[in-house]
Amino acid sequence: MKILLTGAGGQIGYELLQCLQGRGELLAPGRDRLDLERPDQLRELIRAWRPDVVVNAAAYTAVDQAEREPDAARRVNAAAPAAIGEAARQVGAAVVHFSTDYVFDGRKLSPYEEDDPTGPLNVYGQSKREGEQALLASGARCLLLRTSWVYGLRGRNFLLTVLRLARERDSLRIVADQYGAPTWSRSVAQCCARVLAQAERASDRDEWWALNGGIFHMSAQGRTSWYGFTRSALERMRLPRTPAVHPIASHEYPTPAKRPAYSVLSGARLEQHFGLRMPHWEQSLADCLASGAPDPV
Ligand SMILES: NC(=O)C1=CN([C@@H]2O[C@H](COP(=O)(O)OP(=O)(O)OC[C@H]3O[C@@H](n4cnc5c(N)ncnc54)[C@H](OP(=O)(O)O)[C@@H]3O)[C@@H](O)[C@H]2O)C=CC1
Ligand SMILES: Cc1cn([C@H]2C[C@H](O)[C@@H](COP(=O)(O)OP(=O)(O)O[C@H]3O[C@@H](C)C(=O)[C@@H](O)[C@H]3O)O2)c(=O)[nH]c1=O
Repeated sequence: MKILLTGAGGQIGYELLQCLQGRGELLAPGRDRLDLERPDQLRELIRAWRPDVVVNAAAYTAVDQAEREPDAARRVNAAAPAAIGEAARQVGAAVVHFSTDYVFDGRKLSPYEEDDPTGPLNVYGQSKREGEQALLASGARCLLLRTSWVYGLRGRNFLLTVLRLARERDSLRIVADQYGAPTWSRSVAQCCARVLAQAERASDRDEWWALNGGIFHMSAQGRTSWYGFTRSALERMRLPRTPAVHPIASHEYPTPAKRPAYSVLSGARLEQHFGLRMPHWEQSLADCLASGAPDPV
């Protein structure tokens, strides 16, 4: 299988690179060779290299910054997926794309299903929803994998931020009224690779994609708040000096972008279609912290 992977320097992209290496031909150009803000480059590369699958793990993920740079967020998160979809359809490639729990407004009180109405509260979520719609409308065979609260020991994420703050401060104030499922980048990549392996084994790949395309939720089991996630991480880290952690309300931590109060995603469709279940967030957090020393932030 020929795979074109974008965003291989990012959290999920890096883990995908590890999972997909050795699986046929893999091309993972950096931003210097493939800039998602240049749809012409994207189209040219896809038409020239003719991959079987484009895995798009690149995105504009700076949630607060996106409020100040809506055009940049839309170019990367909406226009680029549209160009990928168009070129992929022309060469018969399939597209695997990642999206977010922030497409929802957070007013639901039970896990979001794939077909629930969206209602993004911020520019990032809106741009990601536009990317989903563009891909679905492109006519390319595609899998849209929505995940949530992604962390790992490298890159930019909430876990590394609070570990840094824990070393610098005597106390932390963390919002306790936003609920979701923290998801290890590695478990997303491993689950995605298993889905791709099923596609590869299919005797009729066109039929497989026709039956299995669409939106799937792929985030950890269980739920917690950012406060609960912080407490659990710090308890497991056993730092020489653990700061006090104070639960606060969202309005006590004002941010440019509004975030959903509840964005837990149901994994039922993933299990029904592919027989795959993501690990519980507490198990993944333990595995992640045991997997090595965090990169200095
Ligand atoms: N992080 C999270 O909490 C969540 C993420 N997601 C989704 O998962 C996917 C992966 O996210 P994650 O791994 O966290 O992302 P990261 O922010 O860790 O990585 C994003 C990657 O995209 C690349 N990139 C950004 N802009 C461009 C561009 N113009 N041209 C080429 N490459 C570009 C970055 O390159 P460079 O290194 O050069 O900046 C980086 O490699 C995204 O679709 C995201 O929306 C979904 C839910 C939660
Ligand atoms: C650093 C910090 C953050 N917070 C709050 C702010 C915010 O409400 C919440 C999360 O903060 P962050 O800005 O780190 O996380 P955020 O950028 O909102 O994370 C999101 O990223 C995008 C890419 C996604 O797709 C989402 O699934 C989600 O993971 O924690 C505190 O309460 N105290 C703190 O000290």
